[in-house]
Amino acid sequence: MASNSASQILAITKTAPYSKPRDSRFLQSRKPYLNLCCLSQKFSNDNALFCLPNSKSFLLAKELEERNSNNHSPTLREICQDHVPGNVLRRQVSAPPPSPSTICTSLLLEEVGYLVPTDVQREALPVLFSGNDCILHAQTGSGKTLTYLLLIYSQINPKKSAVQALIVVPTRELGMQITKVARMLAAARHMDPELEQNSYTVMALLDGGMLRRHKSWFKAEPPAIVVATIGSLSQLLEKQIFKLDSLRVLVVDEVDFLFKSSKQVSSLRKLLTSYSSCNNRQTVFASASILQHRRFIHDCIQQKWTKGDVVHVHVNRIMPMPACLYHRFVICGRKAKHQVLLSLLQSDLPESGIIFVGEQSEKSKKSGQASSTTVLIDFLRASYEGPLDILLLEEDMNFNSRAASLTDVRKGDGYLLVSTDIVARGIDLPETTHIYNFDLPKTAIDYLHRAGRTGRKPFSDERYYVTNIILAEERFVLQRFENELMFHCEELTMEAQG
Ligand SMILES: Nc1ncnc2c1ncn2[C@@H]1O[C@H](COP(=O)(O)OP(=O)(O)OP(=O)(O)O)[C@@H](O)[C@H]1O
Repeated sequence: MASNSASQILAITKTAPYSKPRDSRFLQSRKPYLNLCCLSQKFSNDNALFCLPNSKSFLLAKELEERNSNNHSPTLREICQDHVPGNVLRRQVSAPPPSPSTICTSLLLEEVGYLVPTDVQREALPVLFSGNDCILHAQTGSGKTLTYLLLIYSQINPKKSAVQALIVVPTRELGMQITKVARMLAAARHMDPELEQNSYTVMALLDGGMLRRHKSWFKAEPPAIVVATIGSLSQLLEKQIFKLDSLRVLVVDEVDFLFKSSKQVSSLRKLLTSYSSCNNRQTVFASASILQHRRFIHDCIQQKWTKGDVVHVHVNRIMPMPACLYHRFVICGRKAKHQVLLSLLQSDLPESGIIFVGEQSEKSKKSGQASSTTVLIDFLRASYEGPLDILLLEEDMNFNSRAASLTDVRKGDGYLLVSTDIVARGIDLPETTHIYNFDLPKTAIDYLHRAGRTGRKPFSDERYYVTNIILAEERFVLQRFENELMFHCEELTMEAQG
């Protein structure tokens, strides 16, 4: 045990391996430690006791000590618990002190290894905790999910049996991922015996799910948090299976994508204005790409999607893509593309990679042609001799096969995922070291989101690679993306380019 009387930091170590965030079962098994953390919190907010799983806790405690003594920027927990020196914003609006649930959640974050806030968390959390609506506009992989989930856990009342927070997402895959993180955070209630008696349930109301089962769930005990795709959500709202009267927080993730989608935009507008009112809720819009954001903010206020004092938190405004990404391109003939990809895989030796392929046109589908993804998968299965699993994920697969692919990807053995843009938005696979654009994306924004599937370890100083395999006549398209997104793409020359 190590202690330091000045900063009042204690570390108790255990031999169990330290790791990244885990699921709620792991956290439940760590309940005694979490309770202890909570107890220390109850005795005094200034004296924190950290019970961490192994010798890394000494390092963590040491880092905290140094932060305390050197007046470093605040930790994530300090921001959540309003221990930030000079946090003028919150004092100005005299927001209520942090709830027990916020305290537990922030302790849990530290317990699972989230110590330092990312830029967007440092900038946005005080704004959100002070009650403002917010547009979270920050690079891919910058930690926007945790930012809005922390707001949600600070706002919901576990004693209330009603839907209090709603997160709208564009795809089932992203919804499942966010549900998992939300459920992980819900485990924080085990840190406070009072909270523990009341559950924070998180429902995934996603396309391809069993709506009948969801209906019974709503009737029996409405969940506190719902993560939903707009199609399934609208069906249940129209049938009045549940209402949004008690909604405290509404989050629309990948907001620009949803507003751009002709299928989803009218339901989204209805949700923002007819099914709930911006005056009764806190509204958060998140994305790494909000084109014409001034216009968007104007619309938000004008259309009453948000309150008039909505805050635009825009992080890294002059650099839309993470600096850790290294962009390259190879020019080759159409027929040589497969072979070039294979050579790249052999020379790059990615730990894990995603290969983006364009979607098959309706015309090509009707004429019975095999899709580019199928042709590429068959080629890789026949010729790739490396250690990575070759997996496929595309819209045309059924929901079960899509889920199975993502489960396999997350097993952690290393993967080469061949996919269309379905995984380009929001999907968090931090092990991905390489992105290959086998086909160029249609727009610069699509490029930004595809590229952003790598470089997703906020404090890592590793380099990640985005490689474009292009035809000579596509060079000007890539150049346009470079100008628009302000990045430089280096040419790779290879043998066998055909
Ligand atoms: N404070 C933190 N410390 C360490 N890791 C963090 C922190 N906050 C978030 N992360 C991790 O960073 C990764 C990216 O976070 P997240 O998925 O929220 O990114 P995002 O901003 O939503 O990206 P996108 O725009 O692509 O959806 C996740 O693996 C998450 O666990």
